[in-house]
Amino acid sequence: MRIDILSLFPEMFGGVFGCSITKRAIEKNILDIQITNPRDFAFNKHNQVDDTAYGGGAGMVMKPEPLFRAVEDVKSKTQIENSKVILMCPTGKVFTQEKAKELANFDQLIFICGHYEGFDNRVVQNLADEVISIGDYVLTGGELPAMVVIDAVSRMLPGVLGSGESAPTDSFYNGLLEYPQYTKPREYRGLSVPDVLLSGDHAKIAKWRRQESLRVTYTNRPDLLEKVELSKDDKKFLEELKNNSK
Ligand SMILES: CN(C)c1cccc(CNc2ccc(C(N)=O)cn2)c1
Repeated sequence: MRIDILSLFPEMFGGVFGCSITKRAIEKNILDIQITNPRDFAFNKHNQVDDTAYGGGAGMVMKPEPLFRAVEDVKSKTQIENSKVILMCPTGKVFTQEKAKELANFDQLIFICGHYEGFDNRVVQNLADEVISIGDYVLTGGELPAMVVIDAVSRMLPGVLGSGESAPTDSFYNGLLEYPQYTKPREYRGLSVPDVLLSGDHAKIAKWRRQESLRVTYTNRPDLLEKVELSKDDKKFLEELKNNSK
C-alpha cells in the first residue's frame, strides 16, 4: 500500500514510522509512506497556506489552492487507480476498526492533515473523498490522527503482523472489549493470578475470558453490548452483573 501524507510538519512522522510495526512493514515493502508539504505548492506571496475566514471570526483557515495542487501532484506522480483522499478533521465520522479494515483494501491512501481552525470547505466537499475523526476532541493538527489511522490500517495488511502478534483477538474483533491479561510472576506484591488461568482447563479458561470480556464491556462500553451477538450464557452472566451492581 502506498500512503501519501500532506502535512506542514513532515518532521512529525519520522519517529512513529521509524519504529516497530510500521517500520517493519516499510522494510518488507508492504507499506510505502511519503510525506508532501503543501507549502511547496503555495505560490502566492509569502507562500501562504492559510488565511483569515470570510465572514470574520478568529483563527485562520487552510487555503484550497496549495492542497488541491499537492493532491493533484501526488496523484499524477503515483498514478494509482484504487486510491482514496482522507481529510482528518473533528467534523468527520468517528474512526473504527471496521473503517480500518475497509481502508486496508485500497492501493493508495492520501491523508490531508490540517492545522489552524480548519479547511476551506471546497477542500472538504471537492477534494476529500472522506472526512475522518479519531474522536471527540480537538488537536493541534491532523498529523496525530493520521498516524493513528495509518497504524490501525497497516495492522490489517497481510504480512504486517507476524504470526506471533494477535490481530484477530484485538479488542474490537469480537465486538467486546478484551478480557484481562496476566503474565509472570504468579504472585506480585500480594496480588495473584486468577487460579482458573493456571488450571490448564481450556474450556474453563475460555468461559472465564468471555465473562470477563462481558464485565469490562458492561462497565466501560455498555453501548457495544447493543451491537454484539449474545448467547444465553452471556445474557445470564450480564443479568447477574446487573443484579450485583444494584
Ligand atoms: C475545526 N478544527 C478545530 C479543526 C479542523 C480541521 C483540522 C483540525 C486539526 N486538528 C484536529 C484534526 C482532527 C482531529 C480528530 N479528532 O480526528 C482533531 N483535531 C482542527
